[in-house]
This record gives sequence, C-alpha cells and structure tokens, in this order.
Amino acid sequence: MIYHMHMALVRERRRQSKLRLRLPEISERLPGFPLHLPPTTMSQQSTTTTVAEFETVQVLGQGNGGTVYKVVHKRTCNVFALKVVHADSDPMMRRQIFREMEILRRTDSPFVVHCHEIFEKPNGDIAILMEYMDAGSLDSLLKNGGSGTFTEKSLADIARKILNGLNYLHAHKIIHRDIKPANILVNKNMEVKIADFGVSKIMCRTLDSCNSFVGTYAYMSPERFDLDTRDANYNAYSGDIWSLGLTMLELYMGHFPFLPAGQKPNWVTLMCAICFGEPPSLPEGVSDEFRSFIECCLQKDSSKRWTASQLLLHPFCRQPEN
Ligand SMILES: Nc1ncnc2c1ncn2[C@@H]1O[C@H](COP(=O)(O)OP(=O)(O)OP(=O)(O)O)[C@@H](O)[C@H]1O
Repeated sequence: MIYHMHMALVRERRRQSKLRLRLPEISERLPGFPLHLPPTTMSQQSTTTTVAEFETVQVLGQGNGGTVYKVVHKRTCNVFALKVVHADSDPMMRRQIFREMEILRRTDSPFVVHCHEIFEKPNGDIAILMEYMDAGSLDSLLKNGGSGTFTEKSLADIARKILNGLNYLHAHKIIHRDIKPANILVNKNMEVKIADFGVSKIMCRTLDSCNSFVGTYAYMSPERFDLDTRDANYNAYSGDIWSLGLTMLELYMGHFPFLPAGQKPNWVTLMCAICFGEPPSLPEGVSDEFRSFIECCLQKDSSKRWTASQLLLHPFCRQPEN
C-alpha cells in the first residue's frame, strides 16, 4: 500500500512539473501537413486540404497529451479544435495520443466529443481534428462563475448527459479513468460531452487488470490506490462512477470536496482521506434525491457503487428536464 502511494506521489509530481512547462508559440506548433476534412461539415467534393486553409484562432490549452488549438476553416468558416502532438514529444505523450486515437476511432456518441479526422504524417506528427466545444470545460465554467454556480436542477441535467456518455463507453468496454470537471466539455447548445481519452483503457476481458496510477489522482477511487481491496469480482468501470460523484459534488460546492475552499492539496493527506476517511457528502439543505445519488456514486466498496445504467434510472436523474 505504502509503495503504491509512493508511486502515485512520484507520478503526480512528474505530472505537475510537466504542466509548468512554457506553452510553445503557436508558430512553433502548427502542423504542416495535409488535413483530410470531415465530410459532415465540408462539401462532398472537397476531401483534402492543407493546414494553410485553417486559421489558428487561439491556443485552447496544453495537457499531457499535446496542445489544443481553436482553428477555423477559412473557406467554410467552420470552427474545430485541433490537438497536435509532435514526433519529438515525450514518449509518454505519444503513448497517450495513440491511446486517445484508438478510442476516438471507436466512439460515436452525442455524449462523447466527436473526432472528425486523425492525421499522421510520415515524420510522426499527429493531429486530431475534433468538434469545438465553445463553452469550455465544466472546470472553467466553475472557476469563471464562482462558487455554487451549478444548481441541483442543472446538475441533474449534466449528470444525465455524463452518465449517458459513461454508459456508452462502458458498454463498449472503455474505461475513461480521468473523469473530472476539466475533462467534461460543454457547448452553447447545452450539450455536455466527455473528452480527453489520453489515459483511458479498452478492456479486452472482464477481469483485465486496470493500471491504477493513471488519471488525476484527486479523483481516483479508493481501490485504485489500494489494490488489496479488490476482489475477484472487481468491476473496473466503477472507478469512473466514483470520479463522477466527486465531480458532481465539486460542481455543487464550488471546490474540491475533500478540501476546504482555497486549500492547496497535500497529496499524502489527500490519499489518506480517500483511502481511510469517510466519503465526502453534500451539505445540509439539498434534496434527498441528490444526496442519495451522491451516496450511490461515492461508495468506498466498489461493488456497492451503482453502474452508469442504474444511475440513469435514479430519481435524481429522472426528474423533468429544463
Ligand atoms: N474539443 C475541444 N473543444 C474545446 N476545447 C477543447 C477541446 N479539447 C480540448 N479542449 C481544451 O484544450 C485544453 C487541453 O486539453 P487536453 O485534452 O489536451 O488536456 P487537459 O485535459 O487539459 O490535460 P491532460 O491531458 O493532462 O489531462 C483543455 O483546456 C480543454 O478544455
């Protein structure tokens, strides 16, 4: 257990130091290879174009998996998100992008960010052309909107959409492994979609091992830290449900549930709280349905956690839509 906690700490520190790296200039990072345009948004006769036909509007962000740009196709004015990973990038980043490519190729759901095209240049540069989610992530909405931005009603709607996405992924044997507010994207049509499959896993057999120490640490379920708590019937998909519960709690409370508002995480304390403490719960004054929903997600015993399809039938999710 201590060894696993230590390894998780080392990994998180590596990850944090990576995130502090200088963001590359846009000009340094533009891919210079032909892009195959998506048939859904471009005219039928145009199947190939070059990157010169796209204008980079801005850098949307940089994650472990590469740099994401907002790009506009000059002729049609269609807007896309383009995630680029260069051939010379860190091998871990490249592994992540290959994993993401494999999953995006397999998925087609209104609750998962749509991938229009994947390009691979002979020199190894890779770019993924995705639908652009113009309202950003739930994390950015929370930070820009202040504490308590999300009402129960809007959270029920968000939960339903994320659960539809998770239900789809789990039915296709895909575990996301990094569900958190920053990886749930929103657009102005109020669509909510799961993104960032850099650490996801495709399960080949029911009892496949599921590497614990990937994903964002603070949202990991207790059994992903402590392998000893898993039994032969361990359901690897249930880790995503724990992360969903924490995500919903955070969106309601306005801060990460295991920590008081504004407090910086001390990773050892946090891991001990996740593994040995009681699961966090909602404050007074919320509905019974919401409280019960969170309890169904945040069961420390993974076998007691509800599945995505069960949660879709929970009274919290079944209340009338807006
Ligand atoms: N399709 C998209 N539409 C709009 N913004 C996007 C899209 N995909 C990613 N982004 C934004 O680009 C940024 C980088 O995303 P990316 O998925 O590469 O990494 P991340 O989730 O920030 O980090 P990590 O991969 O380390 O978890 C994020 O801020 C994300 O909100």
